[in-house]
Amino acid sequence: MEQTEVMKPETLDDLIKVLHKIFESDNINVEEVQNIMEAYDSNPQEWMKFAKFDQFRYTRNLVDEGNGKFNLMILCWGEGHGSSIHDHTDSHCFMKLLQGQLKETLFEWPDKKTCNMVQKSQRILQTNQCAYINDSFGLHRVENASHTECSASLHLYSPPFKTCQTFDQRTGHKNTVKMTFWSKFGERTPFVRLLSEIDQTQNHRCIAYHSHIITCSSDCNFGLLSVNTLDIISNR
Ligand SMILES: N[C@@H](CS(=O)O)C(=O)O
Ligand SMILES: [Fe+2]
Repeated sequence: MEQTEVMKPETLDDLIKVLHKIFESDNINVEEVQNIMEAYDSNPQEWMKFAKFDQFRYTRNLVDEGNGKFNLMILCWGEGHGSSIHDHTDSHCFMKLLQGQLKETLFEWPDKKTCNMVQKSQRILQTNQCAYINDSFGLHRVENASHTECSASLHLYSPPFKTCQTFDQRTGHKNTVKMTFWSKFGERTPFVRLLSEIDQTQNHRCIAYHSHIITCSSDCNFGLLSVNTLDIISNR
């Protein structure tokens, strides 16, 4: 496949420009995108304005909408924060570490007969490394295992998606969850927007969604919870 000349993006803006160029084409060379993202040397001064942390959960902060071809976002992981096991809705998913480390655990898609989720592999991603996953690789869970350091990662999803499936590690039970942004272009997403995104068609006790895919307690089959009490609305 034809490859745009691999050059080192000197800044985050540079990286975004190169990504726009690459994604003009409908044929994406995964290795090329991974190499370009890895070549950018993370400079916190360039991405700090997007990195908004929450005390309790990881946050998703939109950086660029990639002309509709991709979504680029910075995920901020406080100490011990993690996602629940999830898929990527048939999209490409690139994940570059901007700061700290993240543990990625890969799982097989659950078998209809077996209940528990089968773990395939586990690795620690280091600063500046860029991982890639799509649904053909399986499912994953990402965690900042550190008790003292926070982490930040730059994620590119193409095509962009707004929902995904989460899986209960013990039962393999899945839920479709809506994913939202904690901030967009450096501005905290207003709460009214979150409310407008509530999917009331689903018969869930937890009908309001937030910007997280988080680990739920074993008896929770909602796939998603938020610590912001305004976000959790009971329909009982
Ligand atoms: N795919 C997850 C982050 S991660 O755990 O890979 C998300 O977009 O929220
Ligand atoms: Fe993911």
